[in-house]
Amino acid sequence: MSAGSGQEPLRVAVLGARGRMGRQACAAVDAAPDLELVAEIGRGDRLDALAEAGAQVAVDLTVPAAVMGNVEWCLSHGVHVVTGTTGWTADRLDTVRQWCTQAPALGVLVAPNFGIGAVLVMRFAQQAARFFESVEVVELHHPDKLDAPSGTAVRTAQLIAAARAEAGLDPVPDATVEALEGARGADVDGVRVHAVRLRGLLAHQEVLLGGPGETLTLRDDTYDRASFMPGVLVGVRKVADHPGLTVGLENYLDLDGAPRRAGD
Ligand SMILES: NC(=O)c1ccc[n+]([C@@H]2O[C@H](COP(=O)([O-])OP(=O)(O)OC[C@H]3O[C@@H](n4cnc5c(N)ncnc54)[C@H](O)[C@@H]3O)[C@@H](O)[C@H]2O)c1
Ligand SMILES: O=C(O)C1=N[C@H](C(=O)O)CCC1
Repeated sequence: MSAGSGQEPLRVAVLGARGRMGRQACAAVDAAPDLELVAEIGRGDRLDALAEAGAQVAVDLTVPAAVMGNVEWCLSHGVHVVTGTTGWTADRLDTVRQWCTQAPALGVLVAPNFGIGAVLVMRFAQQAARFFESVEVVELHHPDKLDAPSGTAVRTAQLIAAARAEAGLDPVPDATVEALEGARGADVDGVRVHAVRLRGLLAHQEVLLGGPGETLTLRDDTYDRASFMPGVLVGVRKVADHPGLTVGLENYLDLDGAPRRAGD
């Protein structure tokens, strides 16, 4: 199959191919004329199948317990990685950075969220953070989600905390003494993060900012995993142009570029 520009299609494997995200990612890659889906790897399948199929990029949508092993395998077999799997800590990211030094031509994209709405909420929260004394993050997800807080919420809180620190803000005021442990949520770099799990939801997030006499609420709602697929494809197409570890899809996007119509 040709990419339409005379180039060979990029050969893509999906890890976690039978999961909720993986199934949609396989369909999205399969439907893209410039990409070729060469391997669909599920739990228990041999990763060697990926090399045998000549995959150039692996999309990992598995589980926190599997993602590190998959990234290490890909980097040691010459395969770029795009992953939306959660469970990232500073230590895990440092380990991947270290592996990347052994494979300097390869790129790894860790994308806490592939949805443009969520990426923009993170950006807007970063921009707003220095103007408000108080801030909290509430994430709301389907109850089959394995982890809490969500990777997106952790990243959002970290970005807010960094923006507050850069602006020299005091800690978020909070005189509360918890009567029940957990009532005030988790503390991510000084920002409270609350996780709701509710049947009927898919993936949602609110950033609540408050100052004297006013609040600002930033909210993103994902109703269908289709919303993640354009971001997955951006990652797949651009990862080879970004050697080393990149955290956040925003680094592959021109969020500050000239206005364009949606879909252009
Ligand atoms: N970044 C984003 O935009 C985004 C969006 C949705 C979900 N996620 C994250 O992506 C991950 C997957 O989400 P999901 O809802 O599809 O979960 P899921 O449980 O439906 O799918 C995970 C799949 O991975 C498989 N798996 C486990 N270990 C494996 C291994 N070693 N090799 C290959 N496959 C393996 C499981 O059998 C399962 O089929 C989660 O961490 C989730 O939080 C990220
Ligand atoms: O459904 C999930 O699981 C999601 N996980 C990501 C996260 O933890 O931030 C992105 C949203 C959906």
